[in-house]
Amino acid sequence: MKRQAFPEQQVSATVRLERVSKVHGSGVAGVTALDDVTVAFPTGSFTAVMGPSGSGKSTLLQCAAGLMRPTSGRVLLDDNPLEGLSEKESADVRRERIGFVFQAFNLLPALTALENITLPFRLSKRKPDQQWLEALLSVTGIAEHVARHPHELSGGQQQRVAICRALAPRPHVVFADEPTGNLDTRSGREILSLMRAIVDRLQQTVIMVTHDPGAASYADSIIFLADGRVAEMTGRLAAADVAERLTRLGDG
Ligand SMILES: Nc1ncnc2c1ncn2[C@@H]1O[C@H](COP(=O)(O)OP(=O)(O)OP(=O)(O)O)[C@@H](O)[C@H]1O
Repeated sequence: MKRQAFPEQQVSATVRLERVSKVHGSGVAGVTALDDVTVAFPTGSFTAVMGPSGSGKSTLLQCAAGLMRPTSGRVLLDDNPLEGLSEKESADVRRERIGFVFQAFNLLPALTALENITLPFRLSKRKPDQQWLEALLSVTGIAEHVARHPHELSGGQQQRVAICRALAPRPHVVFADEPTGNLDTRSGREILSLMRAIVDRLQQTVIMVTHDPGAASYADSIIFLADGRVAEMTGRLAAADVAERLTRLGDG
């Protein structure tokens, strides 16, 4: 019988890193990007990952999302270790359990908003849950724009479509890498409010890497990295307090 990578009875959506280290390259040229990091991302919460440039944020996100294998330690999704999965199993986990939102919206220009959102389903010959899709289109304010193409949408609207696409398969966790990096301040704040609503109203788990103290102030908790280590973990903070801590860590 085919081994199931993630048994269905496992419903906890917590991501955990246990003593994760990642060395890029090897020998004297090796760079330790993560150094013995242990963190948990609780179910239904919004966590921001911050830190100076080169502190290991992208490496943490890629390890946590199963896009990169740690050099040592392990990553658990829904209490199941990602290590030991075949490439195909890893790809299945990413498709079914993990949503991604990037700085660049990565929409296909020839498709409408709705076609972009449902493309992953068409490619894997599955059907979206219509009720969930309608809830998403409503929460994100995209319902009235579904027939438009990306060039007929503002940057903020395009990111809303990308968020719908990420959430359509009902992932257990959404990773957002600088989701407001391509937006003006006002559109960026709207996207952050939307991500807050996704956590509060749809009980999604969101993990966001950001440079922006204002963006981090929307999160329930903040993990500050410095030199590949967790320097500090806090609850919700105002933007000014986030900026002050970043300055102390050598950024900003
Ligand atoms: N593929 C790689 N090969 C070698 N070194 C790498 C590689 N990727 C990252 N690094 C190094 O690992 C460290 C952490 O990089 P990472 O990109 O995770 O940091 P970051 O906090 O996301 O930085 P930024 O805010 O600038 O995007 C840095 O010193 C970086 O130069």
